[in-house]
Amino acid sequence: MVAGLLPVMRAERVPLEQAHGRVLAADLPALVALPGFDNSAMDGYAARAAELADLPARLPVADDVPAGRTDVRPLAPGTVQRIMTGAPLPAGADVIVPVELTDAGTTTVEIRSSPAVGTHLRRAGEDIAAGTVAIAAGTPLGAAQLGLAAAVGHRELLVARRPRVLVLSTGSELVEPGADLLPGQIYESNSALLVAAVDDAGGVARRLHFVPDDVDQFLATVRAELAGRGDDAADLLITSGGVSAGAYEVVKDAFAALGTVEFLKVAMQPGGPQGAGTVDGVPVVTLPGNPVSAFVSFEVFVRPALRRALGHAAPDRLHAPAVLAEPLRSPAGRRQFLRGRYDGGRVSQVGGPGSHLVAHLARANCLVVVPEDVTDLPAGASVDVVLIEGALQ
Ligand SMILES: Nc1nc2c(c(=O)[nH]1)N[C@H]1C(S)=C(S)[C@@H](COP(=O)(O)OP(=O)(O)OC[C@H]3O[C@@H](n4cnc5c(N)ncnc54)[C@H](O)[C@@H]3O)O[C@H]1N2
Ligand code: MOO
Repeated sequence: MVAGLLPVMRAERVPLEQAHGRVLAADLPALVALPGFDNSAMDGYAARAAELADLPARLPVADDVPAGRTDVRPLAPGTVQRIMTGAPLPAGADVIVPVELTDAGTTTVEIRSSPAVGTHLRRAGEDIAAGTVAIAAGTPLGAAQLGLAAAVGHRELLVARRPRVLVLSTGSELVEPGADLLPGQIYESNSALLVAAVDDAGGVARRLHFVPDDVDQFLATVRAELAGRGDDAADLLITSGGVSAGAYEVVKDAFAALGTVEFLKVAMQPGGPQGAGTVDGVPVVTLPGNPVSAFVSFEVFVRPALRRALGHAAPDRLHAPAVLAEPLRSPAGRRQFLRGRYDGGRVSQVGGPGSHLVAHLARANCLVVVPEDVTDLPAGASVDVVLIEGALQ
């Protein structure tokens, strides 16, 4: 339901230094081969291996080749050239003798031992050939990918535009963190959680000032924000709270009346009560208010949708089989996403199933998935865990 709400984002060109964390929108060709030319992997002497059969040998040093030299001369028979790591290999040389195996001479050099022919040479194109695809469309751009993009000659990259997401929390009990609390009030935390989760998924979030449980005020706030603002228009609205069965379910009451948002109960825990649809043509997802429910619902429904919209080659989180460190129980009929800590193939549950346990959530690095029909698992049982650490997974 949520997956189909968002269209694929259009592409935009950004400078390399702004591309970190973005998703590549088109295959990126290598403008040059890597390495671009045969070069030395060591500081030492470029030589002809056949001339080093009898060692030690003393040979004239015909030239000095630092990295960056552009006029390297062929290696004259009976000579060596002093050469630095990354410097172009003189034509005719077929081995690099590391300086440690010599007396480091600069006019003549004594070579005491030599590696086999072909050693310490880096061959043109052995990493990637010019004209081939260096990075495939749909790849998230991390440190290694940005390094490669620069290495093959790109200053700018075509990336998917980041989906713009509005985040709106509802609830009359909510107070801005840092302010004083009256009895019965709590600090508003879902918008901080969801803004970061959107950012992590590759979107860009704007937090709207949260609103009390008043249907008219809520609708007015939402409609004013969603009213078309050209390039600034939202691609998605995420609300939290006000969707269950209580007497003051502001989100449900306001949106159900529009007829364009569907509310339902999903057979999962946390994250049972959900809603999705459009409001004034803008995709909307209404997450439950319990912080862990909001987090898990985002993980299960919104994150994959955002990443699909970004053209991500792998929209889903990495998951792995894990051995349960302790037994666990789970209610029948609902898929459980328990919080866990995964390491080295084993997983321990962190806290209980309660969807208010945000401190426990913050110590978890995975969600332990317990299928609908499983109610008891002994220690040592194998479970599937979804790894929730790492923005670029
Ligand atoms: N009679 C029923 N009651 C409830 C049901 C049900 O099916 N029948 N479902 C429960 C489940 S499951 C969930 S999840 C919650 C979802 O409720 P809402 O989406 O309506 O959320 P609220 O009632 O507004 O809040 C729930 C809980 O979370 C706290 N909260 C809400 N927003 C925030 C925020 N921005 N920052 C921090 N904490 C927040 C709120 O204070 C409540 O404690 O309903 C169950 N009830
Ligand atoms: O389904 Mo609710 O989301 O557990 O607490």
